[in-house]
Amino acid sequence: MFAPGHITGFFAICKSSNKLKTGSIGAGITINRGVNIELKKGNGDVFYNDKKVDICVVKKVVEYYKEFGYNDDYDIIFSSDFPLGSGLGMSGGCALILAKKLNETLNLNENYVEIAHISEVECGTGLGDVIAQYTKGFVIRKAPGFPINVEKIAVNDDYYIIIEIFGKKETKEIITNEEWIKKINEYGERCLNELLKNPTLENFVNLSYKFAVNTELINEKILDICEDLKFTVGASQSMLGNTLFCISKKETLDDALSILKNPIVCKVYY
Ligand SMILES: Nc1ncnc2c1ncn2[C@@H]1O[C@H](COP(=O)(O)OP(=O)(O)O)[C@@H](O)[C@H]1O
Ligand SMILES: CC(C)(COP(=O)(O)O)[C@@H](O)C(=O)O
Repeated sequence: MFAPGHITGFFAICKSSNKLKTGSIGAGITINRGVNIELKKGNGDVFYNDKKVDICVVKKVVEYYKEFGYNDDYDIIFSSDFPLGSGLGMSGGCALILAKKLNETLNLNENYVEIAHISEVECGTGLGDVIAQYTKGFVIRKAPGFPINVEKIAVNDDYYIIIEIFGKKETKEIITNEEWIKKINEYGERCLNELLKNPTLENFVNLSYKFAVNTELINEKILDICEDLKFTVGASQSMLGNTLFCISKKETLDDALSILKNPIVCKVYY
């Protein structure tokens, strides 16, 4: 079972006393690399790329399924193309496929998307990834949480999404900090209104770049490389990580790859 990575280009944070209505508005793209899951009879240990880990959302999802009779008698094994904390939605992806896998394994029909979303919100590790990863594609989130209110924008298959990860960033530190929330919400709402007027990948990546610069979330190294990649459709920083993403057509792909040291080439995942 697979969950795609999710690149958030820009977002705004929407808090509610109802966790189902807490989330984010904004826009992002899911990609054809992400995270897979396997369950093996065991004692509830969690592994991510062969390392034993402690992931808040995984613990939360397990807690919810224990209420439905799960005995925590499986080891949970994730294998991913991306490290945790790189702003590519791996916490949300782990939550989504674990909840779905437990539904399947325990022959349950629980609303696994809601359970995964609430788990992310409770952990402070995500707000809109789960909904975007469930929807798939180029996804504009027009309202936070549930009921799901998104626009899924059709794009042709000519685009490549190039990723380079420069380090980690703890999502929780940003989305629980009032100063960051103020800047994120001011620019995130503006970008969403602009994208809805012209919902194209070109406009998306350029608005994402403006968001990253205006919120001061972008790091200097990624800023410099974005300038060097101006000959492509565009480049920006994936939120919330220290990860560059570039959207390129085939004719500029080789030149873009020559600028990057450890590029990961992806396609939009539907
Ligand atoms: N080695 C690790 N590196 C980064 N996060 C880790 C690691 N091990 C466990 N975690 C947990 O994984 C989650 C990462 O969430 P987040 O920062 O949103 O990542 P992502 O951007 O990949 O969704 C956090 O709960 C963090 O505590
Ligand atoms: C941007 C973020 C709040 C976090 O994304 P990540 O760092 O990938 O967990 C995401 O959940 C969103 O609402 O768009």
